[in-house]
Amino acid sequence: MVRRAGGPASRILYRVIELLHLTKRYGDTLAVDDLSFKVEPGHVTGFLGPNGAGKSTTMRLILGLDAPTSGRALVNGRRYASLTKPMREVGALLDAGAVHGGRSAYHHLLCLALTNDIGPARVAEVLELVGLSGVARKRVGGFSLGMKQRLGIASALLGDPGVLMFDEPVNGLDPDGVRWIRGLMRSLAAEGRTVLLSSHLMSEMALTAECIVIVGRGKLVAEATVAELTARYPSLEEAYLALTAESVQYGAAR
Ligand SMILES: Nc1ncnc2c1ncn2[C@@H]1O[C@H](COP(=O)(O)OP(=O)(O)OP(=O)(O)O)[C@@H](O)[C@H]1O
Repeated sequence: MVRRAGGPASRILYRVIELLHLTKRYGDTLAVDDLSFKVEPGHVTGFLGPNGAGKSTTMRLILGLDAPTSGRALVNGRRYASLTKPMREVGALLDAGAVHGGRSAYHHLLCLALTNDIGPARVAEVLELVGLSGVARKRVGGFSLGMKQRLGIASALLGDPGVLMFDEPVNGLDPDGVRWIRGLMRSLAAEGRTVLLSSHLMSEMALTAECIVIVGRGKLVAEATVAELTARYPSLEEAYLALTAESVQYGAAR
């Protein structure tokens, strides 16, 4: 159980990601094309799509790391830039490699915590939660990819937010770590949080997510529960392959 930092009941009521006609163009590339969907609390929502479909761009737009060309991305009804304590409302792991290699895991998290009005006790707590307490004082530059993923997850959880996004968090994790992520995602959702998870591992997604959003070439391709998709197709993988057949841009020759 992840400890709550405490707060009014309103934190529990507003845990939602909402995209309204979200569009992002980079030159000739329409990375996100009029995308509208809602991610609700209480279950893991899988975010699927072929390479280049616009998943990471969508997550960056939600986090205000990039500006939409048009449309809106809202967290708890507001744009990221207008959240007063963003780390307490939304946490994300987008790029595990984007950390200062010279700092220890503890100091990396402590800097984040102090600039967001979060106490050092929470740093120790999240390090424990992701299994990095034993290497907390070691330089991040010497961490394996899996350890960096765990550190990225610790950063996302630091503010104990109600909304969480993870972009391919199982990359680099060993089988034990993959199972751990599955349990963590499910328990965070079971606590009433909104969890958006992208991954290309369909078998893992089928075990972790309850709802699925599929995008292709920046557009919404499907929004359904895993149960609905597996009732119509032999497996989630078959559903995904059938639904994205027209959207694959970088597929190898068959
Ligand atoms: N900063 C950028 N400048 C120019 N083009 C970009 C930029 N970021 C993303 N793109 C383009 O936008 C499209 C969507 O990329 P994005 O990384 O969002 O896809 P993705 O679904 O996350 O892919 P993957 O599964 O391979 O990680 C791609 O064509 C990509 O080349």
